[in-house]
Parts: sequence; structure tokens; C-alpha cells
Amino acid sequence: MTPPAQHPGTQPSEAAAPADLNALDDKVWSRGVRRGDDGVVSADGIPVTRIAEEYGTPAYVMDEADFRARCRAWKDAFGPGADVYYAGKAFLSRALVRWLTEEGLHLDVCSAGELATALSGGMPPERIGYHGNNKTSDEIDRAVHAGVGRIVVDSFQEIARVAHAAHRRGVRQKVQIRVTVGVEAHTHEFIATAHEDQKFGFSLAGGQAAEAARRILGLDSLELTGVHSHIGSQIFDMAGFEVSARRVVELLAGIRDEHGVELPEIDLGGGLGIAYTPADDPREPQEVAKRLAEIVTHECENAALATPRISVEPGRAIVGPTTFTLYEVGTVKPLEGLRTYVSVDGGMSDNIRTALYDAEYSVSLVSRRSDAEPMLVRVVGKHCESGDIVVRDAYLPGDLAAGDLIAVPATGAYCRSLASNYNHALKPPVLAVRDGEARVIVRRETEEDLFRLDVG
Ligand SMILES: Cc1ncc(COP(=O)(O)O)c(C=O)c1O
Ligand SMILES: N[C@@H](CCCC[NH3+])C(=O)O
Repeated sequence: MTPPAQHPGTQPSEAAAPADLNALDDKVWSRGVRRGDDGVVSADGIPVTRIAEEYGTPAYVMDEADFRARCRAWKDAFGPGADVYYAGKAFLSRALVRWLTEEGLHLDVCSAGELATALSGGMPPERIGYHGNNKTSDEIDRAVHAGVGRIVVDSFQEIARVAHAAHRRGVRQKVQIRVTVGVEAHTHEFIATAHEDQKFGFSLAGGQAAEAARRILGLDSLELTGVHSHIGSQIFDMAGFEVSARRVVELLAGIRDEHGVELPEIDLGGGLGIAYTPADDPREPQEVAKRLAEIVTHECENAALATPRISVEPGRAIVGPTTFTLYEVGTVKPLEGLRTYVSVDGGMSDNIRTALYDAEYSVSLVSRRSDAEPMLVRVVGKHCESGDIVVRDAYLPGDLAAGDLIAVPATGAYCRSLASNYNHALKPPVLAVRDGEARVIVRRETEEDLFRLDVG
């Protein structure tokens, strides 16, 4: 390995510098991304320099064909006997809801705002599932009134609220029980959701899940269709899903034994990891579908249960890889004996994941080719926090300068949806590229948008 040349004053990292900084690893970049002969990177045929000129930076650039292809890959992998609910929390807009609807997916929402976006974007209500650990009575009433296909109940209070709303509206609402299966998912603590000590779901081990089934089955206004388990997010190891599937089937068997009812559905949640750097090794939808179907079928045979209809809720795995964030470099600051800080025109307001979860990202110079020696950098934002880091450790060419465009791939999930107005930053637009054309699907915020809320 050739040791990286250092920008004045930087120290080499333990990680090797990539052999060719101009190469774009298709593990992390959306499918339509290429570097042209002139050195400029384009997204589905549109040079990033043109995108920056026309739409400004920072901007999220999303590849629509890639998004649709990933929807189809998940749907085809699970086949007609299963349903794929895209998890809207990863990123949601009305255009995206239209694509999902056209591709035949279902949609998981977890707030009134997400429900409103889903309905306004044209998702048929029966294809919507409603989640959340503290849905308000108003939210529940709206969901019941809209006719959502299912509400995933998360507490005893909520069972009563949904039953009340359904009774008042004169309907029988389909519900699933969110179960905490007690699996320790191998991911960041903040995004693991199936160990016992956390806020989501009814505990399986503690008997609350079985009690939830008892209560729901005793209420005329509710129809219990199945049980639900989501073990966490950004997971690569299928073992947790396998344990979860087994425990969920055991619960179905327990409900059958106690009540004589075989519930027709199970949902195994989302959580499949994606490649943020070339070191990540995600599972393909085909593999996920096959493993889950095998386990569920096997466990059901053992328990003498008919195999239920499976559903899953991938968010990140569908939208994450479809998008990159385009930034302009503002300053390049070598720190003697430490590293070089590269400041961009966004930061933790458009990508909080590095600050929140120590997430790793990769980054490339995209407005030109450079054969300068690699320099170890930290890409940071423009906010008043020293934790305002976009990419903690990466290599960029040693001749990087103000005005260059750099891009961070795999920012489609939990970046725009977690964006903030910290320091009164204006949230960047989301541009959809398709067939050589870019269009704005979420516009850039303006100062007028900020003032509109400020009534003093
Ligand atoms: C209930 C539920 N379903 C689905 C998801 C989507 O997860 P991911 O984006 O990791 O696939 C989440 C978020 O972790 C969730 O809480
Ligand atoms: N926001 C988290 C994922 C949370 C998933 C929601 N249950 C992330 O960026 O990784």
C-alpha cells in the first residue's frame, strides 16, 4: 500500500487511502452516477456542475429510476404472497408517494404529517399502515376515518383509543400488535428496537403481547390481523430477523392455542442495512425474502399453523442508496499535526446522522478529476457546533480548493427527513433526476418560509 501524501500538517489515518480517488464505487453511489471524460460526475446524464448552477448547493440529488428499481426488487423478491411497506420516515414526499403507488408498494407512516402526505400523494388508504408508540386520539381518529389498512398498536391505552375511534365511526379497524421480541440487534443503541428496555411495543417475554391479543379479541370494533416485530435499523446480520420470526410465530401459536384463532399476517419490520462506505456489505432483497420465508414456513409447519401472509417495512434499503448530497467546498483548513478540515455549505442541518450515531460516510470530489495525492480530511458543516461533522475521516485529493463540488453518497434515508433549521439554515431541495432531466420534488426552503412561522 502506498502511504498517502499529506496536506501540510496532516497525519496519515490507519485506514488506507483508496487506490484511485477518481473512481466511484457503485456499492455506495446511485445507479446513474458516472464520471465523464471531462472529469465531471453526472447523475443520470446531468453534470453536477449544471445541477449546482441551476439549483444551488447543498442539494439532495435522487435517482428516480434507481428508487423505482429498488421498489421493484423488493416487491419481486417477496412475490405476490407478501406485502412491502416502504417506511416513510426514511424520506417522504408526494412525488415519492406517487412512485410507490405506481410500483405497487404499501406505505408505513407514523405521524399525522406522514399520513397526510401519503393520502395527498394518492396512496390508497388500504395500503397504508400506521405506526408509532404514542399516536394521539386525533391521529388515530384521522387514520380510522381515512380507512387505513392497519394500525399497529403499541400500548394498552392505544388499544382502547383505536377501539373507541372505530366504534364512533361505525367501522371494524384492522390492527396488528407491535411485539418486543427481546432480540439484541447488532446496530447502534439508538436505532435498536427489540431489546426489552425501550419504549416500543408489547413485551413477549413479560406476557404483555399475549394480554394485548386477549383485549383486542374481546373488542368488536377491532379486527386483530397479526403481529409485528421491528428489531432495529442498519442491520447486516440476518440472525436477529430469524430469531424474531421464530418468536413471532410462537406467539401466533400461543394465540391459536388460547383463543382458537389463527391470525393471518405477520410483519417482520424493516432494518436492512445499506453500504455507506465500500466496507459495508448489505444483504440483497432476494436473500432476505428467501431466508424469512423459509423460517416462517418451517416454524409454522412445526407449530401446525397455516403460513401467514408476510409483510416487511424497508425504508433505508430502498431510498438510502438512491441519493447523494452535493456540497460546495467553502474552506480548506490544514491543522498542523492533526488533519485537514474541509468546510461545506451544509452540515448537521442536512445530515445529523454522523453527529447522532457516529455514522460513517464516504465522499468524492465530483466537479473535476484530480490526480493530486490523497489527503486525509474531515468534512464539516457551517454550524456553530464542533460536532457538526458530515464525514469523520476520508481522503480527498490534496489540491482540493474552495469552489470545488464534493458529494456524499447514500444520503437518501434519514437525512432530509431528519433535517433541521439549526442556525436558521434553509433545508436543501430534493431533486429527482430521470432520463437526463432534473426536477425539484421538494423545493429549497427560503427565508420567507422561516419568517412565516415567526409571528413576533
Ligand atoms: C416500525 C418500523 N418499521 C420500519 C422501519 C424502517 O427501518 P429501516 O429504514 O431501517 O428499514 C422503522 C425504523 O427503524 C420502524 O421503526
Ligand atoms: N434515524 C435512524 C433510523 C431510525 C429508524 C426509525 N425507526 C438512522 O438514521 O439510522
